[in-house]
This record gives sequence, structure tokens and C-alpha cells, in this order.
Amino acid sequence: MIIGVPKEIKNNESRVGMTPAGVYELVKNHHKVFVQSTAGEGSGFFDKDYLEVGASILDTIEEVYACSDMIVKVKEPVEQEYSLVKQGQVIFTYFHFASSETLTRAMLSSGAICIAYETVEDSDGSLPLLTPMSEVAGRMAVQQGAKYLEKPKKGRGVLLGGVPGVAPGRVLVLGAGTVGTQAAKMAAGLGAHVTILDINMKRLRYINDVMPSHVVTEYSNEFNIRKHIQSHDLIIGGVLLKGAKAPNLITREMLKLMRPGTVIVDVAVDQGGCVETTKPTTHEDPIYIIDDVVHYSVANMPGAVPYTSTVALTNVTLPYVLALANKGWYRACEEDEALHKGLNIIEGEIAYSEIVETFGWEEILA
Ligand SMILES: NC(=O)C1=CN([C@@H]2O[C@H](COP(=O)(O)OP(=O)(O)OC[C@H]3O[C@@H](n4cnc5c(N)ncnc54)[C@H](O)[C@@H]3O)[C@@H](O)[C@H]2O)C=CC1
Ligand SMILES: CC(=O)C(=O)O
Ligand SMILES: [Mg+2]
Repeated sequence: MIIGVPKEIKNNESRVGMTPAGVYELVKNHHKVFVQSTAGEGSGFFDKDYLEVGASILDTIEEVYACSDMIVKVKEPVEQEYSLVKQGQVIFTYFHFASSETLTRAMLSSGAICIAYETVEDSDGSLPLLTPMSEVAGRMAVQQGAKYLEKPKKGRGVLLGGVPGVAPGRVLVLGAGTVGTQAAKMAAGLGAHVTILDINMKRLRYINDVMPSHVVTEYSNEFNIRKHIQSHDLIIGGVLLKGAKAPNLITREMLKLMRPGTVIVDVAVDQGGCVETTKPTTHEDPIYIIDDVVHYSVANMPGAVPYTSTVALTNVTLPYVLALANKGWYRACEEDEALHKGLNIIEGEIAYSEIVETFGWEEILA
């Protein structure tokens, strides 16, 4: 098979879909790999590193898409790439379709096979290709939140750890999954008081067992959310309904309950966000303010730490890339239930029911 690795063109996205280690394995399995020139530079992998393990380097993104049976990348294709995607081509990447009807329609009309990292699902319900990036984003959420709580950044002017004689800052985490757990761990490490909410009691029991006593679990309901947003300095959104639009746990009207300078980091933005006023932002221009509440909602947070993120991501994607290349997408998905769940669009038809429900469409499921 011919596999293409384009350079990411989303704002400040410096990750790359494959490292030289991945090329090495594919070439060993008799596949041909085309990497766009400088695609790996932002993550510390140079053209010569790819050439050494048998890749060919192409100058333009057009050439990479044109010659490849399968494209392996990181983020969803952006508008400039829509017309490059070919009928029958496999695109293996994050898509987050539920957050963009435009992207969904573009991929439907391309005739490609879209396999989404974020919906590949193991039999225990875990999401092996989302987890490492959620680990990065959950940890980063506290770093970013702490920064925007500073007064010159428009925050309340609260130091999360506090100091002797002054109470620490308060962090409210919505969702006790991967993002939420990592965020709680980092915030607790800084000395902040943490409240974490979920509707899954198993997750709350786990958090209660492993975290220090200044991380407090509570059930997620509107009453508790309304209460806590009034007294917390930093709110981190890490809620997920797999493949679907995230629920709006904080409505526009609830912003008025918060103190001026409260910071919301809505990590769930890539699935539409769990705050009604969330809209996607970029690393270049990451925040906006509504009702004196600072909103940070960058949809590709791990893109800012590509040295860590590229390796963490490609560690887990490579076995699937190899299976898709060795067996072809149909057999690879037929033989692996986890990968099968990654199928979102197959040659013009939707294969993941939550997308249909999100947009209220009546297309027949593939
Ligand atoms: N912005 C970015 O750069 C990134 C965003 N993400 C996104 O972060 C989100 C969370 O991802 P993960 O932590 O991996 O998901 P996860 O599936 O591990 O955790 C989600 C949690 O939300 C909980 N939940 C569902 N409904 C809830 C409610 N009403 N109240 C409270 N909790 C509720 C679930 O029970 C689950 O524990 C996803 O949308 C993911 O795509 C992940 C990585 C990077
Ligand atoms: C998961 C995701 O959206 C990201 O890593 O950018
Ligand atoms: Mg207010």
C-alpha cells in the first residue's frame, strides 16, 4: 500500500501523524511511504530521519494526497484539504465530526473512508487513540488555566497553590474521565482545592481512592454545577458522549453566577464543548471573554507540545496503521472490533450513528 503523511496545516499544529519509527515498520512490511517535506520538523523529526528509514519526501501536500491509498495524519482535514481527499482513499486521523457539519458534508462527498482516532473503542469502552491526547490536554488545561487566572491575562488574579496564610485556588473539573483525572492530578499537585463531577459513580469511586483528600468528588447535576461555579476560580470541561456533541452543562445564563475573572478551559471543545458559550479558538488567539468570564477553548491543545504529543499519539496509532496497510481497511476493520468502531464515513455514507443524531439527518447508516 502507498501511505502518505502530510504536514498539518491547522493553526499552530506541529504534531505529525507518523514518526520515523512508523515508517521503518511500514517499509519493513513492504509498503511505500511518502512524507511531505518538513512535516515532522515541529516534532523534532527531520526529512533526513525519514529518508534514512526508507520514506520518500514530496514537496507539496497535493502530491502526498494524490499518490496515497491511505493518509495518516493528526487533525481533521481543514478546508484547503477537502478537495485533495480522493474517492476510496482511507483517511486515518482525528475527525470530531459532531462538531462540524461542514467537515462532515465535505468528507461525505469526497467518497473517502474516514476512520476516526477518537471513536476507536476497546471492549471495555475505553478509547485507546484518544487517551494519550486527553492525558496531554488534561495536564495542559491546568497549566493554561493557571496562566489565564493571572490578572494581566484577564483572570481573577489567583495563584492556584495559594501561599501560607492564604487559601489555595479552587478548580472545578467537569468529567472524571481521562482529561478530568489528569487535570485533577495536576491541579492537586499545585496545591489547589479540586472538585470533580461525573455521572459515572465508578469513575468517582476511582478518583476518591487514588487522589489526595483535597480532591473532592460530587455527582454531576445542574444543582451542583450551579453551586460550584460560584466559588471556583478555574473550571475545566472534560465531558464526553462518544462521537456525539457534548452536553451544555454550563449555559450562557449561568455565566452571570461566576465571579469576574473566572477562567473556563473547555477541553471538550472538539466535540462542541460542554459550555454553551464555547467556540473553537486557536493557539494564536486562545481566549475570549463573555460576561467577564475568560473562555479558553483551543481545539488542538496537544499541538502546542508536539515533542511529547507526537510520540504519545504515534505509539498507539502505529499498530492500527500497520493492520490497515497489511490487510486493507475492510478486512482490518472486520477482524478488529475496536478499529471497526473507528469507521465514521464509508464512501459517502455515515457509519457512526451518533453523527446522524447530532445533525438530525436521516441518511441511511452504512
Ligand atoms: N481540545 C483538545 O485539544 C482535546 C480535547 N479532547 C476532548 O476532551 C473530551 C474528554 O475526553 P476524555 O477525557 O478522553 O473522555 P472520557 O470518555 O475519558 O471522559 C469523559 C467523561 O465525561 C463523563 N460525563 C458524561 N456526561 C457527563 C455529565 N453530564 N457530567 C459530568 N461528566 C459527564 C463520562 O462519564 C466520562 O467519565 C473529549 O471531547 C475529547 O475529544 C481530548 C484531547 C485534546
Ligand atoms: C484529540 C484532539 O482533538 C487532539 O489531540 O487535537
Ligand atoms: Mg459574571
